[in-house]
Amino acid sequence: MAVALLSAKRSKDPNTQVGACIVNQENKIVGTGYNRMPNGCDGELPWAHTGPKLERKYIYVCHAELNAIINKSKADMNGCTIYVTLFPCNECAKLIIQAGLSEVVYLSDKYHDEDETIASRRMLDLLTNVLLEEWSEIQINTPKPCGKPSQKS
Ligand SMILES: O=c1ccn([C@H]2C[C@H](O)[C@@H](COP(=O)(O)O)O2)c(=O)[nH]1
Ligand SMILES: [Zn+2]
Repeated sequence: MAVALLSAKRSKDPNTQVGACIVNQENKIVGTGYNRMPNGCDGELPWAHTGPKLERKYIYVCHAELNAIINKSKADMNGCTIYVTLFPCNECAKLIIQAGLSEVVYLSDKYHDEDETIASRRMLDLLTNVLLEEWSEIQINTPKPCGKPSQKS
């Protein structure tokens, strides 16, 4: 998830930066992505989230999950886990399912009650072969203290 958060920092979306990181069963990174405009279109398309439909980002932006899946170095995604900083929308859920990913770990669920999220959850919940989990800080391995034991005076 730390790598997904780092990827999100590259996003130029002024409102919501999303990062995704796909790892294989050995926890090796096989793809990363963040929400960005399509290749070659950067700087030419709007990032606004309000206003007329054609002047809003939504119909242009490539989602973090799409980019992570497209950027992948591995042909077969079966058994892989995607770490994503925002709960995947319905379109990303479809991509995740069709790509054969086995686990989705998400951080923010800020659009929990939006139709896109409800539809996404509905699809992901139907599948017993795709595990959906909320990220928990407990999953981070806290380093063991090292150095000399403190001396009592
Ligand atoms: O599954 C998802 C859902 C959304 N995104 C991206 C698309 C947009 O750039 C932002 C959302 O913008 P808001 O201003 O918060 O509506 O998140 C994504 O990458 N993956
Ligand atoms: Zn999406």
